[in-house]
Amino acid sequence: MLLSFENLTLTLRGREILRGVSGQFEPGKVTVILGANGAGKSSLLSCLVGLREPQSGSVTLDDRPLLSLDNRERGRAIGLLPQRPDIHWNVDVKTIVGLGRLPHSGRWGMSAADHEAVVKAMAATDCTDLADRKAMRLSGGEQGRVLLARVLAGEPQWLLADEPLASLDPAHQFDVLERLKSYAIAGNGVIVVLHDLTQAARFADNIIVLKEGAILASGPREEVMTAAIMGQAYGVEVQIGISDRGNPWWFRFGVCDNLGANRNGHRDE
Ligand SMILES: Nc1ncnc2c1ncn2[C@@H]1O[C@H](COP(=O)(O)OP(=O)(O)OP(=O)(O)O)[C@@H](O)[C@H]1O
Repeated sequence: MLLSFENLTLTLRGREILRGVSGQFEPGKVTVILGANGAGKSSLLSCLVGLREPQSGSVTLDDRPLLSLDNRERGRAIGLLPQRPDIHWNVDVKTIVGLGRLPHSGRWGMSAADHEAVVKAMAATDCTDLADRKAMRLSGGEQGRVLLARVLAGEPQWLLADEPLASLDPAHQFDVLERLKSYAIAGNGVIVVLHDLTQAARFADNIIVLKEGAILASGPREEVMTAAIMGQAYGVEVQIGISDRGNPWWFRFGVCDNLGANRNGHRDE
């Protein structure tokens, strides 16, 4: 199943937020969306899940307009982990994760398969021990993991995550990225907004770079993560260290020391 967007234009309060952007995502791959604050990354995700209706253009799933799908069908196709997730409901963690099954469960409530998906999602996100805790009393990072479990429990064909690493400690950041990567390898599509370029370099198959509501670059990670493109995206000089295997492994921003003498550093003007 291909997820495509064609000529999307989104205007909010008279401001053009997305300016006729087009692209396509592949299942089985992780696509990372990069760009400076306000570039339009979350707005693009909102259009991709049908939370915002663009003024022009369309989002299609295998040539079917997304907005023609009913809510349950759309919920099974696409799951979103929103930016800055915050839980205000006074319910326990397993109930919140169970909400991810709503697009699947029948009128008689949750089936054995639904319960199994919830248990699996909680284990995958290290939330099993939190199952009976009140979600609103958890730390920010724990809440982030619970909400990721909720999305995973829905087993969507497309999983979209807006800055899923915010407020996670390094070990849980690693776990979440590994989990999302395995979800893609299992044949699903994964689209993630990240600000951490090192993590993006490790983790992305493809990258889309947004700048001021337009696509500055898109393609395989190694073609897009150049110092020239990253510098244009963020408006500062960028230096990139390349590993012995040829992968970018560190990024420095701003006017830096000349790293030309460093065997692993290069400047891509
Ligand atoms: N409801 C709204 N009304 C007006 N402008 C909005 C609205 N929502 C977002 N914007 C503007 O749209 C632009 C893009 O916002 P968006 O949240 O998509 O950016 P982003 O790339 O996700 O940024 P960040 O990295 O800061 O999360 C910003 O300039 C923002 O102020």
